[in-house]
Amino acid sequence: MWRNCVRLAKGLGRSAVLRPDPKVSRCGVVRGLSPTAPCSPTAPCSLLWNSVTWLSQARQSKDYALPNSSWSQGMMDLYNRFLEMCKDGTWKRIPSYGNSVDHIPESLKLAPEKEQKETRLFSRNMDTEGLGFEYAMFLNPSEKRMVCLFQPGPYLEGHTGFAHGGSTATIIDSTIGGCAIFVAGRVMTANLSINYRNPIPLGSVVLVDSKVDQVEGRKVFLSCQVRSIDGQTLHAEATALFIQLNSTKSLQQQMSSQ
Ligand SMILES: CCCCCCCC(=O)SCCNC(=O)CCNC(=O)[C@H](O)C(C)(C)COP(=O)(O)OP(=O)(O)OC[C@H]1O[C@@H](n2cnc3c(N)ncnc32)[C@H](O)[C@@H]1OP(=O)(O)O
Repeated sequence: MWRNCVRLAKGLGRSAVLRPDPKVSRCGVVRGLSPTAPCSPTAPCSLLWNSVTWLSQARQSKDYALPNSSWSQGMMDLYNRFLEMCKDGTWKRIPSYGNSVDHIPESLKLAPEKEQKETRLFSRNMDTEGLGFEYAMFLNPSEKRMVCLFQPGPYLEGHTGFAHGGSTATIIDSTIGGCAIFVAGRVMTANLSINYRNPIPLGSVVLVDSKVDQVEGRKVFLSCQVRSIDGQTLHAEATALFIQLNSTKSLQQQMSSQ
């Protein structure tokens, strides 16, 4: 599995260096796709997500996981490679909103959440693009795998020039969490164990690659690696346990019943 991940990262890295996609403008718009195409940047893979009523309210909100001018060429190239892989349905682009409540389907919301408007998702709490967490996630449902393209900005500094370990933990937790939500619906992190192997330079792009290893009742066990986009540098590896909060249908079940 991890060999495949590395191969993917290496392949993507090679492409990022050697083959900028001529169909893609600097702002990330893939030319030649109609607005209704399943993976256009304005509505990437949204057909599937909309069809399960997931994010029904969130569709009104700004999607932070779309390209912006702060994204480096490496980030853009990687993003576009994943968009390409969305075309046959293998991968799904995951939208990202400023409020965690927007990520919860209406049917799963608790009463207080319906009124909660003033909070901000920790990883989306900066209004200026490029300063903090720049990231976009893609889900591979059949592999129960979520990847996140992450470009840490200058306000995430820990040691000079490098991302703070807490920011790395945040992006791992969010990526792994998204993967756990896919298989188990509403979950919370019960345990997250991270080995930091190599510091992540600010402004670089890394691939956070997570997968579900096992589900035992309400317990979802996952693992994750954070690598440079050429796959050569292992920045961090993690394992996690998420606990399902209720018995509502998982997103996976909702998708398969469509
Ligand atoms: C869209 C944005 C996504 C972003 C994702 C971000 C995710 C987060 O940051 S979540 C925030 C951080 N997490 C928290 O604050 C959680 C705090 N903890 C809790 O609320 C609870 O302990 C909770 C919900 C995890 C589990 O409580 P509860 O539902 O009562 O389960 P509980 O009965 O204690 O345990 C269930 C099983 O899990 C096991 N378990 C629970 N916690 C742990 C743990 N830390 N380690 C190992 N096993 C555990 C129990 O032993 C039990 O096992 P078994 O069934 O075999 O006896």
